Amino acid sequence: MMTATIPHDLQPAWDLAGAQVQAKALEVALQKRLFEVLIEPQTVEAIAQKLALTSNKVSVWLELLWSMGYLEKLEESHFGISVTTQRYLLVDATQSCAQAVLFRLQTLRQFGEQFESLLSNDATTASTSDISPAWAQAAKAQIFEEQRAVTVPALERILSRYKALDFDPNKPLHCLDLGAGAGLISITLLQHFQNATGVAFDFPATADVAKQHIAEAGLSKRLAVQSGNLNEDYPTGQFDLIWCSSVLHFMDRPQQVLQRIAASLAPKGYLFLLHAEHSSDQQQAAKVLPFYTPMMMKGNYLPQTEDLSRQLKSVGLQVLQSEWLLDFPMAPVRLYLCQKGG
Ligand SMILES: C[S@@+](CC[C@H](N)C(=O)[O-])C[C@H]1O[C@@H](n2cnc3c(N)ncnc32)[C@H](O)[C@@H]1O
Repeated sequence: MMTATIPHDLQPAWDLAGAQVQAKALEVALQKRLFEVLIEPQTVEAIAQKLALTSNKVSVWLELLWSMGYLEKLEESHFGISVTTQRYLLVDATQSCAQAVLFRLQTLRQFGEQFESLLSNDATTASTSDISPAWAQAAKAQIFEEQRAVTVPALERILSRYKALDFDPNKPLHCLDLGAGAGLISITLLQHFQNATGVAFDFPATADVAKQHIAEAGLSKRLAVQSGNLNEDYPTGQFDLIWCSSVLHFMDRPQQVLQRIAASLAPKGYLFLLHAEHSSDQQQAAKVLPFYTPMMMKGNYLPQTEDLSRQLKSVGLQVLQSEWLLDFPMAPVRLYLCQKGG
């Protein structure tokens, strides 16, 4: 008998339709704290009873979550949680992204619902003063979780790969984290460079969130917080290392911010610039565009291929290295490691 081994060309379209059901199943699991219920493996009947749901429907829901890799089937008809769920989706896990995943599921679904109306109206981004409280809230919730579980481990891998950066170990190093969010990136930089001082910069209310994390890490003496609106203000000081990730998307004039970054770098100083880009490679673009289309439709900036390397050169920075990083929150980013001339 002949069996078909190659999926039909329409399979990706069917997968998309099915993904809507998968997304809802995960969203409801997070809202109902299903994974907490399953820390101790349970039967379908016990789960249904604990959540006050109908057991034959719960059984279908659990099978779907099992097929998605979030649950495991154990002996004697018990369901338990998978390793990924245990690590990232329990609310109290040390690397929990439960709030962040729920946030992403909900906001991208809401965007999907507005898609058609956005195509025919001229709505652009809300003014920066309007969105500033939302950023502070994000820094307490999804940015904090994603920095802790995803960005900080990625930063540690980057730092171990670029050990050769020629910093004089006897000379104090001054670092800047521009658009610091929850502040965990600057905290990690200062823990890595033991002789460093630094500045974390963000909107005032977001900077307060970072300040609290910096105090909890015992770094308040070495790591200062400055705040303002980056469309108008810029941190004071001259820096040996500047980190700027996923910030230019929100700037009115990204090129002007790059100019200010270049001006505030010390001679021979390094810039780590990390942003999602619209790649000319179709497969790479497919990994980025679903997550950035909502922002672009609201007037935000997504750099095109070569945009940033051109702009970095035009502000006098040398691009030493550029590479795609796949281990960043939500979508790949392109890292540009740059240096200012001596
Ligand atoms: C997507 S988050 C990235 C946070 C952090 N860099 C990271 O990679 O985890 C963007 C950050 O830029 C900050 N931001 C956006 N627009 C800003 C503005 N006009 N002035 C100051 N900060 C701004 C937000 O408050 C937020 O913390």
